[in-house]
Amino acid sequence: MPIVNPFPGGTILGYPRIGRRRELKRALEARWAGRTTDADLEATCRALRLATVRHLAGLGLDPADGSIPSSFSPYDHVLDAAVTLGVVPAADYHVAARGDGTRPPLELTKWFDTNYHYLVPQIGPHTPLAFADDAPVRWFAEAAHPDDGGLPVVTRPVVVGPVTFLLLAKAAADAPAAFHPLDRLDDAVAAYAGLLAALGATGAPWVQLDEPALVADTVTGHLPAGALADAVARAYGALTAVPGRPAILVTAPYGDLRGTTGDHLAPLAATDVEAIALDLVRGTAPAGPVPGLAGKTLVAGLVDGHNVWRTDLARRLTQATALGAATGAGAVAVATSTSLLHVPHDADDETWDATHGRDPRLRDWVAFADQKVTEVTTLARGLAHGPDAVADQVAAATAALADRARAAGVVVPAVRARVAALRPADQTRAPYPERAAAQARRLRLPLLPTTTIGSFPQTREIRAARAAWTRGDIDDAAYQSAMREEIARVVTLQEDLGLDVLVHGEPERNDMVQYFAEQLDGFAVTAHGWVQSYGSRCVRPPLLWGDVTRPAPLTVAWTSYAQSLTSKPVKGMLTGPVTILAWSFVRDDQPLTDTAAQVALALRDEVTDLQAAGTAVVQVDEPALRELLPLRREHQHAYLDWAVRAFRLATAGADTATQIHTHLCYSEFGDVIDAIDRLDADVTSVEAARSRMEIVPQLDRAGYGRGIGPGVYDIHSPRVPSAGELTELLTLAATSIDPALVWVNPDCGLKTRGYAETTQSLRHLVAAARAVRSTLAGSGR
Ligand SMILES: Nc1nc2c(c(=O)[nH]1)N[C@@H](CNc1ccc(C(=O)N[C@@H](CCC(=O)N[C@@H](CCC(=O)N[C@@H](CCC(=O)O)C(=O)O)C(=O)O)C(=O)O)cc1)CN2
Ligand code: MET
Ligand SMILES: [Zn+2]
Repeated sequence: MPIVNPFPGGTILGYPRIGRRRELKRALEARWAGRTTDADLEATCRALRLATVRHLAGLGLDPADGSIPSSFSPYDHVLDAAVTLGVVPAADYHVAARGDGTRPPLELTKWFDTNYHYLVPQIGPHTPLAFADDAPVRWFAEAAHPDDGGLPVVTRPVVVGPVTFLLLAKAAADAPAAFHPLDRLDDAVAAYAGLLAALGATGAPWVQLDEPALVADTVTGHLPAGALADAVARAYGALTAVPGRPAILVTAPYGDLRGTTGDHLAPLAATDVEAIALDLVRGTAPAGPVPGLAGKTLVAGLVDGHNVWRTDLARRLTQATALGAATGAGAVAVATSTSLLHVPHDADDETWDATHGRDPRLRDWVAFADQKVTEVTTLARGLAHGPDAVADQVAAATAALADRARAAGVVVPAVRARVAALRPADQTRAPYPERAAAQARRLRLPLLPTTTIGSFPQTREIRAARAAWTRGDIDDAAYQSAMREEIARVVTLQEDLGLDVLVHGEPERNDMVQYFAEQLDGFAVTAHGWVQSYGSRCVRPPLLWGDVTRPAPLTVAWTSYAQSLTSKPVKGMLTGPVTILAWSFVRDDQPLTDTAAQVALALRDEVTDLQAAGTAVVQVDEPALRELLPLRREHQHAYLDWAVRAFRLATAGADTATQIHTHLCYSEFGDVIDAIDRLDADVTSVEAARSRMEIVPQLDRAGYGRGIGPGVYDIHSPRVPSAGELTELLTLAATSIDPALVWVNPDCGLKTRGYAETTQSLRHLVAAARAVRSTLAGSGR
């Protein structure tokens, strides 16, 4: 029963919020620093919201029918939902995000398999849960009835859906063990019902409820069979019954609603929601008619919201045209697969020229957020009026893709040959006991050796020097000497503090991935391609477009310089292959495992060069190991296999007496414990302070018998931990496993911290290590 397509001009699931020039970052940081008021911050946010929806209208999305999402957030959209639902009082918004003197911030964790981080709401049996704040209603009204004389825009408010909200929340600390936030579904649904009624009363024709949890076994895997389908049926059964509500679009970005652990499309399609958005980039369309879809609009996520490569319009138009008949959907609308939150604003913000590390050919191969909106409107026109209506645009996309496929650098035969010649021995080091003995003889470290994760505070002076160098205001020599001075300062500080394994502090790195991408062939970097990582923090993910080679050593000069200043060992510091892939926009024309092997080989050469220069300890960071874990269980094994292989390829060139460290953070390690073991690193540092060393016995049970550095304090907050508290945590670690395996370090790098708190915290860390050492010595261990 065909119905009318509600979004005939196409739609997108969300748009970047940080601002084209990071206006939101600057406004937030100015507010936190006390330089501005709440009213100033709100004025910037409001201006950003209006400018964004009007900009989207300018790009061709319909300003009158709810095609333009209202997807703004001042800090995080999960926190926003928590405020809307009364879980966090509106007045505590910034405390929940950042903490204050007494209250810690909410926990920050990965949003599905992306480099975006959300704040984790805590919900117990008695946590307030009722419609409490009408920001989505106000934002709708402000755009629909602007008081500035500008273009009115009828937006589609976007809110995290009830099932996903509760599944992402964690049980409050004082909740009974059997409690799960999903137990509060009825209360949550009542709160959403209040929101929907208010939106309807303000005239919103549509609301978008995001339910990515429905594609992720990593989030739902613990639920009993049928629980999720039941939750979907209850939630959307109740919400569709709200009188006067807007039409409901439920989205399921980042993957497939159907997997071996269950079909979550069927229960959703059985409800009376008006539209369902499927991610047809990561997931696939149902091959046959889906009961219930006949009266609904299938919002087809055909344009990749999570990567930057130009869409194959010919292929996607053919697919769009066939979707209605194939799935039995009542109407088909064209959309992005996910929010555009994960991609930069506009490819035209960049100058594409080789001297800036941006091969001009790339401009035609990519689509950033604004280009993606145009791809959506083009496909929508083609779907409505036939391929002839968009023949020129389709032909241009096809030509660009063909150009990309045959361009020099995309396939480099020598790289292919090196990967093809790899043998299992290339991933294998000497047995651990042999390595441990050789390293102990070489390094002569005390029991419970102290170290840091690599970066020291990135001060304003460091950033300013780099900005000046990038602008050409200072020359290479001046920049180098500024960084060397910084390294010397950091080495002296660490010697004064009495740390055992030193680092150079990473001042020369703008970012732990971008820095490497700037030096490797096969990558391009951007100057303005900022993407929000969390709150006000942004990254510029590099574009990994071609076969990867290392034209020259990457880090050896800095590490050697630091080592020349001290007799203590200085740890070389590299970013691992999986993390380089996870935090880049990776070519989509070959399997990730092949790309990972190329990056791994470039790093392998760096490890052996560091070693040849006398470096005795090399850390290869893999903080994103857990991030790339596929959301569906059936794909996880294959991923972990190639991820482990890539890490081992990168590190197995190290001699027996060279100590390989790795570092993991932002992780729920449970799912990857076995893979951590298979990395075969000599020492692994992990985030552990917030979970009170939970990981230590977990690793022990898994039979992990190598060095382990459970982070003893959380670096995400400026709070200085006391020596007593660190002693207690360290004692916990050193008594639950063999103390000979335990290292002492913070949770993660210190680059976002200031020097005052860093120095004090590290002083306490060294004191704690010394205290526990002498206790252990006294007890004869
Ligand atoms: N890629 C990546 N993903 C990650 C992490 C990470 O380190 N890297 N860590 C985890 C948490 N995520 C994080 C993401 C970003 C930052 C962060 O600190 N970002 C910085 C930007 C870092 C950077 O690229 N710095 C550049 C550019 C800095 C800059 O903004 N410069 C000014 C000019 C500065 C001046 O004149 O003083 C400008 O361009 O306007 C540099 O140092 O060169 C920020 O938002 O402020 C921290 C953690 C997980 N994901
Ligand atoms: C996000 S993991 C960070 C590891 C890096 N070596 C640092 O210390 O900053
Ligand atoms: Zn880390």
